[in-house]
Amino acid sequence: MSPIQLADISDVHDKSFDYVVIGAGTSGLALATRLAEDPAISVLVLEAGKYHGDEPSTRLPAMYAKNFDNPDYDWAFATTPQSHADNTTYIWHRGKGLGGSSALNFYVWNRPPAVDIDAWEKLGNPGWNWANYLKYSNKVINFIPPPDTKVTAERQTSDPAYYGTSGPITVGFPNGSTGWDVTLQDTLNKIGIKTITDGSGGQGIGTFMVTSTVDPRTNARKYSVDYVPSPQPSNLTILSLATVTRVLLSKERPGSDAIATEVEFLFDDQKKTVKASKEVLVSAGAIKSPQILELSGIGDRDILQKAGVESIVDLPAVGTNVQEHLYVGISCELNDPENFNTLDPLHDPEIAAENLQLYQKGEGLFLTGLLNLTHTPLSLVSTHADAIHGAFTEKLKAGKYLGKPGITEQLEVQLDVAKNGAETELISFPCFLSTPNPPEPGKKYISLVPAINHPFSRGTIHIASADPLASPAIDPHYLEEDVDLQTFLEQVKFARRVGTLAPLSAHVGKEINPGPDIQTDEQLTAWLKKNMNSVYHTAGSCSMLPRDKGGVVDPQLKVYGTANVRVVDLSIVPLHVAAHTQATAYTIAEQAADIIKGHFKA
Ligand SMILES: Cc1cc2nc3c(=O)[nH]c(=O)nc-3n(C[C@H](O)[C@H](O)[C@H](O)COP(=O)(O)OP(=O)(O)OC[C@H]3O[C@@H](n4cnc5c(N)ncnc54)[C@H](O)[C@@H]3O)c2cc1C
Repeated sequence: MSPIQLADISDVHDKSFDYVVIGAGTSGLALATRLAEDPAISVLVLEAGKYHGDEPSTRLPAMYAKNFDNPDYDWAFATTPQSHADNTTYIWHRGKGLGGSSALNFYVWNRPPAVDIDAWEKLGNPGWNWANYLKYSNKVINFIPPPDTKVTAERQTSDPAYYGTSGPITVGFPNGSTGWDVTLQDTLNKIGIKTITDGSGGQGIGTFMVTSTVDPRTNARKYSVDYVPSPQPSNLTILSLATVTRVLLSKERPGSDAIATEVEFLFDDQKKTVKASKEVLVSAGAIKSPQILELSGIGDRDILQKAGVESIVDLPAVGTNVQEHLYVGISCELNDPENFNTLDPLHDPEIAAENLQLYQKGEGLFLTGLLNLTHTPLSLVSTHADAIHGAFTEKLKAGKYLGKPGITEQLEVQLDVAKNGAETELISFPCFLSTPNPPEPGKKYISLVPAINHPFSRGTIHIASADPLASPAIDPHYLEEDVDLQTFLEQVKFARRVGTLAPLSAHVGKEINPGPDIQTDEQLTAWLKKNMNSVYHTAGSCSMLPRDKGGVVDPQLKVYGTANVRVVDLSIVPLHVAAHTQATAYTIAEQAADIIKGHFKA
């Protein structure tokens, strides 16, 4: 892949482009590239971070968390102290630089169940359904099927109907695996959880081997920079190190839609501007997109006033309806480490150096990937599912949510999706992934990681000041709804139980986290609150919903009250999905590109 040609500030400042895209992340670069396929239009992308190209820390597989907290790669946001989780503050890692979070993520590529996407349409968004999702997500990918030996021995099965083969993002199964995933599936089969051929075909319930965005031919990560063709089209201009501060809006008369005319950004600490002759497309991710809208005067008037920002479009839903997946790691020593490949030995610099040599030959531990996911309704993992859902249903019926526009309807749809769909996830992680007790050097671990897919709590992300360089206040309201805590607890108990069941149990040794001392619900709850974390899948902060039901954007992704501002990234997801989210971020960009080009029919 030849490198992206970055623009010079003199190519951008005071110039005019048809479309100005804010953020060169997962959705942003995909969107910009598709728009620039029409040579008659000019597209500019402004990105706050750098271009990391083919740097090993970005391209290599098994680089989980390698660039965390490095400000060149990671925004490393912090939440506000969470009042329902012992006032714990959680760090939300997010990719910074060309590629955004697609350059920092954990490579998993999977689609949500069809019902999760069809729920978006049900909530008032014509055209946002499974059929279109499948069509557009197939445009994203180039699937490389595994060799037959891997299909039979490692159950790397897939249904070709669900895989595009000409998109820019190569998807395939990892070449290296731990060796326990088939045994894990056998264990789950024994307790009624079926192995399914393909976890990305919309069916979604069962245990399955999952693909990733590591190209199995080169063992290198594919990320959104790979959308940009080579040679780069001359009508696609990309400026890095350009932090957007706001969109400049004007109104022809009071009461008319606001029109975006320019985008203001900081470059080398200097304020610069660029004109947008057609539209401004905000793709800064679910944390920064609502911040940029609010800094531009679009949002809840009271919040803007407190922060010292003039209100231009009173749109109270901006930065609300925030939904985030949560995980917690359970790690155990392996009884027979010699039989398994985990990433733990890579902590030893000598072993890591040896494996880097092996990687150049397409061998070694760096190829070991995350391979197995399990999605189930809560009822498949807990006998308390009916009671847990019943309590929440009563709360809904009691009208607790009356007064919050659209929320009761949304939660009812969600309850249905959760009860019958993939409410729970169990991730089989290829090394130690848990806290607070640390791993021991020289040992190998299995981590079973439960995650909640459909949290009922709703958070907020709002500006706290007019300073564009300050982080917004991120308050996910973790565990505010008791249903989330109860669901999570049941999942943790289930994951611990799986480790004690044959045939997996033969390999699972001492539990390190939460550890044998933590047994009662009270102890587990306390451990959970301190040690759970974000899966970095934030959605909903600029939800696509009818305006009177808490919407920020309409089904064309146009921000209400504006003539030419759209949001195109994961923030538009109105109801969270049971999947890792990069596939969805890319797919939203593909559908948006067709909408903007006028090629889309609902
Ligand atoms: C650590 C981690 C692990 C993950 N693991 C997985 C996984 O294994 N599988 C999976 O499917 N998903 C995973 N995800 C989630 C997935 O990667 C994201 O949901 C998805 O990439 C989000 O895409 P986006 O376009 O909405 O935002 P992003 O890709 O985050 O893009 C936003 C872009 O906007 C830029 N930006 C922000 N503010 C400004 C500004 N003011 N001016 C200019 N530019 C700005 C950012 O720098 C960034 O480049 C993970 C995410 C993280 C962070």
